[in-house]
Amino acid sequence: MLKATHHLSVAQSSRKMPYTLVLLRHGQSEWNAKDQFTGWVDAPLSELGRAEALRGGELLKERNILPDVVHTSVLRRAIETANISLDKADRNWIPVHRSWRLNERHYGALQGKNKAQTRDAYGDEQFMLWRRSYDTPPPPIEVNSKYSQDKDPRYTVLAGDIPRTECLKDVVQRMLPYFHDAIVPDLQANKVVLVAAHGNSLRALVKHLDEISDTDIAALNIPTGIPLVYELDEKMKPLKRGGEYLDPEEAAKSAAAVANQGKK
Ligand SMILES: O=C(O)[C@@H](CO)OP(=O)(O)O
Repeated sequence: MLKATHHLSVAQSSRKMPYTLVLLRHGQSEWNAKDQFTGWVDAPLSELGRAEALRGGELLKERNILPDVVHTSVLRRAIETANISLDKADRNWIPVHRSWRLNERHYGALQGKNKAQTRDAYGDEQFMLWRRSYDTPPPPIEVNSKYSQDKDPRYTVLAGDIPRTECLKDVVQRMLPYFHDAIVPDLQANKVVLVAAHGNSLRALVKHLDEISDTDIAALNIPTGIPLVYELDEKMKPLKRGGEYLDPEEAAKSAAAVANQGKK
């Protein structure tokens, strides 16, 4: 009898719609605070970043949007953000999956460089091309550079095939298989899914969900630490284009600040 009831509830729940996907960019990192290109460098959260992550968790709790499973990159700023937010929302016990495919865009030879200085040295046009164009990657990082991840054990799964630079198009290509293979099955199982990741890996995901053109995606910036909630239909299409930020005013301010990085 118990078993039958269980089966019924699973069958019913598998038809539940819409699916809930929560995107959370990590809080401010120490390198964001210093206006440095970060990419795959493992910068920790700043004090402000930890406070943003806490607020993110509070917003989830206030709105009763409680993740059943979390997917993060393998970078500590996303991991810490997920831990802090989920702890605040009393969901620190949920299953966790991590993948390099959710990592920030690899910033090539720009990793470690100051954004304002780079803009001064190369001019506004080149700076924005590297930062926001869809298919122009920055110059590649040198092997064994101080800011490369060649010896980092978390990338042994890549068997030496670590990116040396990436444009947003590259991020879309390496992130989407993870979305389809790991995230979509969780959504289809009616789990509220939290993805804790990065400015550019989340831009790649939002581009896919909202079907934003290669040109228009340049103007989209993701704020730090504010949950962005998408309700998705059975084809994984958003019911509302752009989803919903749980603190829209703060999200607009913070996204504008991201857009202006590198300007004095
Ligand atoms: O430095 C980076 O890795 C990213 C995110 O912080 O920067 P940008 O917003 O300039 O792409």
